[in-house]
Amino acid sequence: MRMGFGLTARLAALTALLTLVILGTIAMALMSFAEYRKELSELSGQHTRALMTASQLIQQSESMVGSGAMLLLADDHLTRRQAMFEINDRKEWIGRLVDELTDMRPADGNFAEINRARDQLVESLEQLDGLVQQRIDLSQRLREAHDPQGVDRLQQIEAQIAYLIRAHRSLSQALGVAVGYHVSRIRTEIRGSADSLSDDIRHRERVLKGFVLVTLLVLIALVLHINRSVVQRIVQLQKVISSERPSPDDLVVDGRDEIARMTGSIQRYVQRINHNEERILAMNRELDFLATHDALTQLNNRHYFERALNERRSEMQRSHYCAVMIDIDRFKVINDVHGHDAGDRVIRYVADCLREGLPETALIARYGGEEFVALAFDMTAPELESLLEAIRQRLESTAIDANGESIVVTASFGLAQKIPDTEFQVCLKAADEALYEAKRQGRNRVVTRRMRAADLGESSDA
Ligand SMILES: Nc1nc2c(ncn2[C@@H]2O[C@H](COP(=O)(O)OP(=O)(O)OP(=O)(O)O)[C@@H](O)[C@H]2O)c(=O)[nH]1
Repeated sequence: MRMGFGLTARLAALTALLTLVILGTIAMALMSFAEYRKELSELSGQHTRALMTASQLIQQSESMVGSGAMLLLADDHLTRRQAMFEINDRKEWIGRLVDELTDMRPADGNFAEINRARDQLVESLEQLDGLVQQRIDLSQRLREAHDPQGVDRLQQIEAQIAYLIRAHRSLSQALGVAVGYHVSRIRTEIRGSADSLSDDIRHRERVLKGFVLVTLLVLIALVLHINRSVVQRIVQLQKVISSERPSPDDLVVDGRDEIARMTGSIQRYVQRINHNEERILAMNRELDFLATHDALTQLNNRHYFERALNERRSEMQRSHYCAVMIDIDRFKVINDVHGHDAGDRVIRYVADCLREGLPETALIARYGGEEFVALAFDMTAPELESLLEAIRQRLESTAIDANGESIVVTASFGLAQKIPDTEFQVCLKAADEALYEAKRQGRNRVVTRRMRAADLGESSDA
């Protein structure tokens, strides 16, 4: 059984569901884009900034090493002080950059190592500065006066400088390693973020595909539902109502939706139309009967009789039949003596006798007031004559009851057999002439007019 609520409501619900799924898909896609944008900006912002700061840190530590070399090579105090100035400047820069990195990456608690390595390096450079200072002064003195002890001292200083340079190199390396460690951590984090972003994109991709699949399924369900609950039922309805005579039973009212209600209305409408059509057909039959039959006797009337013969004119020309004209004798007297109603009763009785006495295939009609005509097919005149004689005898021997009065009537019969290849009017005219002859001979008799083709147009009595 179909759902209780209407077709419009069902279609609206399915459309709303479809719209929700589509909107959900779009919303999810937009949310995903927003999240990816955020994550990308984090990647390109925070991590990139950290990476740049770390790169600057590397540059500063390398510059500090360079300034250390400048200090080592200094041969006057001005160059030495410049080198030391730069070293201190780098020291401050490194401190500032480490602070920035600490702010950016509070989770990384290892920046103290860089500062420690920097401080140790600066300390060793300050020691180097002291030795370089001594070397400049001693070299100055030795250039001015020969001093063998001074030469020894200079060699000792050079040896200490060489020692400090080795220590300085390992401290520089330690600083580089400490900075490099953070750089590689930042890179690892960037790669990790990119990987998780990629995983997330893949996951969202799967979810979006799922949404698209659900949308497609809902769409297919919607199309199938419309096809089943609307299109097929309308096509079925159209088939039934376009048939020649639709039957209300062929209109299936299934469910309670709009189409079912429409089908119910059409069903009732078809019932009314069929009922009216039946009434019209019955009325037509009645009208047709009234137009072709005599109301008093229920026999065919003259109009129908003549039309039927004219319509079958060529067929009549080929077929064999006899015509008979019948007239009630002295009917006027019956009317005058017994009244018009009694006359009607007599006419009906004579009609019944003719209907019962002539073959079923005979075409009988009331031709005038008290006059009848009949065509009997495939019969010879003698065969029909004996039937007519029986009818005549029945009439004269039977009293008709009319309003308590008994009436005995007789009738005259004029019979003629059709001459081959002649029109029916010829035969009817001959029968009429035979009737006239029967009346003339004294009534209550059957007179047969025998004719040959050669006698056409002339009368010859039996
Ligand atoms: N009761 C009744 N009388 C009719 C009807 N149609 C015609 N008549 C009467 O039938 C009578 C026919 O009379 P006539 O034509 O003079 O012939 P008849 O009296 O039968 O005399 P014959 O034919 O010479 O024997 C008339 O008085 C008509 O009024 C009818 O439907 N009912």
